[in-house]
Parts: sequence; structure tokens; C-alpha cells
Amino acid sequence: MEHVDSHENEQNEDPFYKHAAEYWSGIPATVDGMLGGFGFISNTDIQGSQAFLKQLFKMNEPPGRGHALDCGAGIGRITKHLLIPNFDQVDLVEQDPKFISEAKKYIGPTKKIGQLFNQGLQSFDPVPGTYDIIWCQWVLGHLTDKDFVTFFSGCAKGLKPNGIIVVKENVTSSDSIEVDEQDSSVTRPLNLLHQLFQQSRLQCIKEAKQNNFPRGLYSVKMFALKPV
Ligand SMILES: C[S@@+](CC[C@H](N)C(=O)[O-])C[C@H]1O[C@@H](n2cnc3c(N)ncnc32)[C@H](O)[C@@H]1O
Repeated sequence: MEHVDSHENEQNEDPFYKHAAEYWSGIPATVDGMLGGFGFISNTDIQGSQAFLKQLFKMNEPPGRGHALDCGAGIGRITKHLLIPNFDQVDLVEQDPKFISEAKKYIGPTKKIGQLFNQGLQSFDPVPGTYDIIWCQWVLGHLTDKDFVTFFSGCAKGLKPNGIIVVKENVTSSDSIEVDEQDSSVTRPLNLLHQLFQQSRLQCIKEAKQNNFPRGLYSVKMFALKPV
């Protein structure tokens, strides 16, 4: 399996990123840790994502099934259960070194893992023309709006022809941003996410709601994005 690319990152000195890194360093490298104690929703989440991906493969000019990137991958929950079954090769980018090393064990023996980037998304810039799918789930709240746009502008260039970026994130039911001081993240309203996609010069070609999550959680939306 792969090699790990580690990057010293001066942006981690930004208190917003530093605090998030400190928070995640205290979280166990388990599915329950990744999902804030809601490990039991993982299967439902993966089923919803698989159904969304299936719709993307059925489109005219579908994405290839070659190379995927899992962003904010944690221990590789999405890589293992969604991306490896659907793609030939998967790279991971994750800021926490402990999660990266657990990912190798959690994912288990496979020839499908490519590179493991131990890096924050705020400094990650994929090699142009590399990926069929870039999957970003439950991590974008850890980026400032400015870094969100820079990151996605880079991702747009990182896609192969017909490549797609998938975003799966919580959205607020209000029109305002909700701040979580504990893990140093924000939850954005739907209209702000669309504004940021536009600013990143990405067009939303499909949007769906994740069903069957327990009541009381944020609404979760999936977006398929293509460069304009
Ligand atoms: C809620 S977990 C989700 C993990 C995975 N996406 C999943 O759904 O199983 C958030 C993950 O994002 C990572 N993360 C937080 N800030 C990040 C950043 N700036 N860049 C990259 N990863 C980050 C955390 O270390 C953690 O692994």
C-alpha cells in the first residue's frame, strides 16, 4: 500500500485550524469517533451515497471509475465502504496523522490505495487532471469561506474529463451559519454553500437529501459539481 506525504503547514498556525487539529487529536480513531458518537448511522450514510453515485454513473458522460480522492478521510470509512468498491484506485487526504495510520489497518489489505496525504485541505492542491471523483464529506465546515473557494478551484483543475466533485455536508435549517466552538467548525446554510460553489466556478448538476437519518441531526445534502 501507498506512501504517506506529510506537509508542514503554516496555515495550521491559524487558530481556527490549530484548534480543529487539537480537537481531532483527542478523538478516537474509530467509526464512532469519525461520526461524533453516531457510528450507527454509517451504513445508512453509505447506502445513500452509493445510490447518489449510481445516479452519476448513469448520466450522459458519466465519470470514469479509475481514480478517486477521499477528502478529510479520517480513518477511511468512506474509502473502504464506498470508494474502493466503485473505483480502481483511491487516494486519501487527512490532516490528523493518527487517523492516517489507523486508515491502513481499518481499510485492510488492498492494492487499491494510492497516496495518503497527511495534510489540511486548506493547503492541498491536487495534481491537475488526476481524479474521476473527488469526495468531500463532513469536513468542509473546517474550512474558512476563502480557503473553501481556493480548495475547490484547485479540485476543479484536479479532475479528469467528465470528473465530478461530490460534497456531502450538514446544512442549517436557518439562513445563518452555525458555529461549533468545540471542534472549531461551521455549519453553513444551503444558499451559502451554493454561493461558494459558484465562486469556485463549479456548477451543481445534481442535489439530493440523505434520507433515514435519526431526527434531531442536521439535514444532510449531497451535491454533484462540475467545473463551469
Ligand atoms: C467528521 S470527520 C469525517 C471523516 C470522514 N469524512 C467520514 O465521513 O467518515 C471529519 C474529519 O475531517 C478531518 N479534518 C478536520 N479539519 C480538516 C482539514 N482542515 N483538512 C483536512 N481534514 C480535516 C478530521 O481530522 C476528521 O478526520
